[in-house]
Amino acid sequence: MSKQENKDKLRVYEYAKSQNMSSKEILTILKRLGLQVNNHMSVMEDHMVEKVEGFFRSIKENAAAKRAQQELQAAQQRQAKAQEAPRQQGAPSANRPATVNAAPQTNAAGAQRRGDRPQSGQNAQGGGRSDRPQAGQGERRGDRPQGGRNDRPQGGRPQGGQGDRRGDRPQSGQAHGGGRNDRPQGGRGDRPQGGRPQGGGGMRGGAGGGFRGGAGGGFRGAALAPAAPPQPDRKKGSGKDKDKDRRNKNGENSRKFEEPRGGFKGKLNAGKGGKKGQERREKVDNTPKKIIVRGEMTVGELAKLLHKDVSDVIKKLMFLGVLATINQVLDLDAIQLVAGEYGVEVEIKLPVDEDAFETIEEQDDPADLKSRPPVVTIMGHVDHGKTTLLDAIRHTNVTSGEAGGITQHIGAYQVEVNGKKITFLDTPGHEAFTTMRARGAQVTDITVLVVAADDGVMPQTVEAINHAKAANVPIIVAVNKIDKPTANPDRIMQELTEYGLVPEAWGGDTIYVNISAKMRTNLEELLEMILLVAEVNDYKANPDKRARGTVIEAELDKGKGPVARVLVQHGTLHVGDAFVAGNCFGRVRAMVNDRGRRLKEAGPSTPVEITGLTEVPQAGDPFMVFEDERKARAIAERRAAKARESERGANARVTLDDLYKQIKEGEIKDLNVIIKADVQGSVEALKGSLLKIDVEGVRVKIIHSGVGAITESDVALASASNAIIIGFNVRPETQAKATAEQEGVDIRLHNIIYNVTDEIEQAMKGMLDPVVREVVIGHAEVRNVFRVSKVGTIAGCMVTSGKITRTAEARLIRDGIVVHQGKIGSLKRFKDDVREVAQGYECGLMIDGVSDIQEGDTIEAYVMETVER
Ligand SMILES: Nc1nc2c(ncn2[C@@H]2O[C@H](COP(=O)(O)OP(=O)(O)OP(=O)(O)O)[C@@H](O)[C@H]2O)c(=O)[nH]1
Repeated sequence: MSKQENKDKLRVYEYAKSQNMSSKEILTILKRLGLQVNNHMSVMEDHMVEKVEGFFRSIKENAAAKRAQQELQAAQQRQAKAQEAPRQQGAPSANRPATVNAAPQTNAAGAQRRGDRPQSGQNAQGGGRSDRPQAGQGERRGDRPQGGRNDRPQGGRPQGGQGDRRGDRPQSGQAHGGGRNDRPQGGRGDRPQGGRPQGGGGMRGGAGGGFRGGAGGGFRGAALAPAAPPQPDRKKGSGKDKDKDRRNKNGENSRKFEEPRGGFKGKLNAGKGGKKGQERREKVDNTPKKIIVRGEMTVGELAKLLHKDVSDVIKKLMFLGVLATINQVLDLDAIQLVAGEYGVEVEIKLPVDEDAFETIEEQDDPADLKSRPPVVTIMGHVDHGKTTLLDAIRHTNVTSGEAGGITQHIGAYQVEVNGKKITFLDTPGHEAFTTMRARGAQVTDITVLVVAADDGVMPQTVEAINHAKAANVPIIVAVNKIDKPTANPDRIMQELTEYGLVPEAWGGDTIYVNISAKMRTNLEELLEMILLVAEVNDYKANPDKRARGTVIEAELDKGKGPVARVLVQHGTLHVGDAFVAGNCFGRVRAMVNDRGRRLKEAGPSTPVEITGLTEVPQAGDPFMVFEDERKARAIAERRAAKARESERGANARVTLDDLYKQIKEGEIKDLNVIIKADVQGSVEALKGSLLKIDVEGVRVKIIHSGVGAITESDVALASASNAIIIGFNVRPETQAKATAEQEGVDIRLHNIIYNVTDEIEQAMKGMLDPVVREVVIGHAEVRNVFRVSKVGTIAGCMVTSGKITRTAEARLIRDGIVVHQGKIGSLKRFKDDVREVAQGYECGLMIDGVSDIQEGDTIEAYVMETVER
């Protein structure tokens, strides 16, 4: 791979930068376009760029088309308005304005009349509500159907009702007859009133004319029509005195009556004003230049933020192919797209969950980023010379100023070549690398794959390649031991070509360096190649912020207490900084580098050993500095509690037992598998049969395969890649088994190929037999031991956690080691047999077949449970 070629490759982050966008945005778009890439470092092939640009183009075209359409619509509307305006001006009284103006007048007239005459007041009273609109509308109704809406209730009902009521009362003796007569008439008269203007007139006619007796009813009808001369009726009214009494009431009522009228008017005006305001708003473009988004929001909320009508936003969404309602929640992508349509910039400020600080993505201003040394891991097969190479590099390239310092093992070290630093993680092997990746920490920038020229590609070589590929880390091949007469570097190249590591000389892009770690041959060249890859990838970090990094190693030192070796990845770490490392916290008391020199501060890519922790964190734990120790403590405590909880909870790793559930829930599309078998033939046969399994919705993906026992490294890879391990005629190494249990990695051991494929297929279809799993229910501490002849050994215990039940199985643990196992034979409290004893209570128990019980032993009770799928 030449420098030029490397430079020619366009990475996602570079492309994002060129588009003034974030890598995340480009990754999202790529995903949408069905172009799967791993991360911001992935190479963007030409076709990808084309597709993304096509996407941008189509959005822009869409937007332009929409804008054009909207402009056209707006122009048409303006034209229509302009044409309508003179027409409206020409006939205002006939239309709306007349209505609005007439209302108060008529009402006033009505009120006055009511003031004059009780009946009308009564009517007003009864129909206060109705009067309001009724007022001018009596006439207007004739003009516009709109009036009818207001009139309808008031017109007929109160009137008729009053007629009746009045008829019942002495006051309306004359109304009595009229009441009866009125009713139908009023009803008849009123109702049409609603629809027709003449209704009011008809009423009036009714009142003033044929239905004198129905004065009340008729009068009310008159009240609706100010022009009606109601005097004759009034004079006639027999309940005049009572009417007088009512006058006061009417006075009050009329006031009451007027209020709503005013309110109504006010509302009308407000409506008018509102409309005017709207028109004004349309003219003034108050679209914000930029909005701050703190997460998903509804269409309504977004419209408000953008100062746009909801309908407008919905329209935009429709153009973008999203059918949304006002309450629909929009994700960040959709928000950005809509805002983009309005030319509004979006700043996303997601609320930060400081507890999960490793997930915080800090966006640095490109101007603040400075080059940092690359972090290199050396991997390769056993005895191919990793340690020798690490030592050779370390000793030949001691940073000048630090020469003579006592080298310290701090999990990593730095060397300086041509004035540039390189950081090496000095834990050879794959564990460090993959363990960290399994814990979500990506610390390595470059992998140096050591292959002994006299040995060739071996299982761990392949494993290393797979690890590096899975982590998407560039590989430099160091063909070692070329000093040996049997060395055959060309053969190595050839073999590695099969694994996609094609040398530059053969048209590929993998750098090969022939070295001799022992003779220190070509080490400079190797280091220069590392620097070249680093230069091409331009590793950068912002040193001017609080430090973040990863714990490479940690231990409890007898003299210093808990120590952690940390690789600072961002920012600068200072002595005195309060920090959280995994679920532990502390304050940097002292800091030393790999040369044993005390440091006051450490910038990006610097490995340091720190003291000042309260507990020992784990390798791969994330590390971050916080404002003060109190905050660091609180965060560490919450993280520890959460970790305990999730440990208790379901295991997130894929297992065949819950595979079907995970497939159904859409969590899994690929079943990652690692195959280990006794001979290469079996590996190939298994691969072939597994890849043939055809179950809808899920594929088998073999991420690694090899010959030999299942190693810790296999488990680490499985854990990092959420894979299951299939062992064919092989067994896991002891440590691998333990790690698998701890990490929840599913290992399936078989010796018949058909069984393997059958099991996986069944698991994919959700048809595996129920699984029985052990569940620890409690612990008890042995406080006394009684040996009773013919009965056996009775342990006098205190239940320290959970409970002990009569039917449980028990393990006897001494100094952390299980010494015996058996069913609980008897369980007593005092002299009574009991079914269970809870935490905090004493009990006496026996374990079947176990007599070797000692004070201080722990009894762990467990039951076997069928696991639900
Ligand atoms: N001739 C020769 N021998 C080498 C070279 N590099 C390493 N060796 C020898 O190869 C053997 C293994 O080297 P190590 O560096 O221990 O190999 P490793 O890969 O670290 O091995 P593990 O730590 O066991 O995984 C040692 O005896 C080294 O001296 C080399 O360049 N030339």
